[in-house]
Amino acid sequence: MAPQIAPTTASAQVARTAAAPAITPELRTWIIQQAQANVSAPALIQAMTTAGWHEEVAMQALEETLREHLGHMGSDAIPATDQAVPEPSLQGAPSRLDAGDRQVDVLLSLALPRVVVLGNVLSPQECDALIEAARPRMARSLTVATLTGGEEVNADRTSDGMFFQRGESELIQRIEARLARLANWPLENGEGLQVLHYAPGAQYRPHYDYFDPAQPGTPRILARGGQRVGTFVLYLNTPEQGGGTTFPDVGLEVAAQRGNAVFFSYPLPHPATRTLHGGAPVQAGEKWIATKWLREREFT
Ligand SMILES: O=C(O)CCC(=O)C(=O)O
Ligand SMILES: [Fe+2]
Repeated sequence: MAPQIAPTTASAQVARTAAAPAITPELRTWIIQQAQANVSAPALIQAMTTAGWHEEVAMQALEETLREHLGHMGSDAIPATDQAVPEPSLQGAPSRLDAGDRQVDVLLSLALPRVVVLGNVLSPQECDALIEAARPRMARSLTVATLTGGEEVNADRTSDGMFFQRGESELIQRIEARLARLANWPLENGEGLQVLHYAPGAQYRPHYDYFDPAQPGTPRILARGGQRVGTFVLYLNTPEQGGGTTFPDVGLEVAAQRGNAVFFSYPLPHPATRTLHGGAPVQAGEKWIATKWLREREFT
């Protein structure tokens, strides 16, 4: 695939793989043609990387070009909105964000993967109240089975968990409103808050939160609000040792500190987003988190 962007000379190849290659008019034209022929975003990125483009450059080119030219076509991969992904308001590098009923601290911001670490998202009382509301409803964690679209027990995820219904209590409503405001993303696009508990030794092996487009069960999952495009992991306690959230592609580990949260987003369901992440094994103590996944559209 991608003969239109094949290098014509050795120096063209070198230029393309240099640190900051430009997106050429030829590449833009080719992307538009392929998208009009209904080639999927992951297949396009695959074709571009095969032709010698860096994955992240390919993803950026795809996003920019499609957002400019195809917004009106309602592509599955690129939401037809001004704002393709949830994103905190970090213009001007503020040290704090207004979350409506609370001022939240900005602790770290990374471009690729898009990761923002926030402090003081929840009060200690809110953390405890979430744990106590979840405790009687905990069961071994399921993950979405992309083969069938149902749910399954997953050996990679040795935690216990439960889901709150969206808006099911005043506490849940308050937290959901805060997260929606922090991410600038409609509250209705959020899945119900999930609470997970890890005992000593438990972990969640590295994974992506988006649904694999190649799996047969994925269309059924996407019918309820499209792809996942962002995640908040809220830390409800501080494990004594271990239990951070890791991003192995970039060697980042976010420490689990009560009341803090890590936010990350992924405009495409593709590894080029570098959003591979996991819950590191808890080495001492236990770990409680709440996860909020954000969909492209209203989650029903
Ligand atoms: O336990 C963590 O830190 C990560 C949890 C996670 O990846 C998830 O809930 O999807
Ligand atoms: Fe995850």
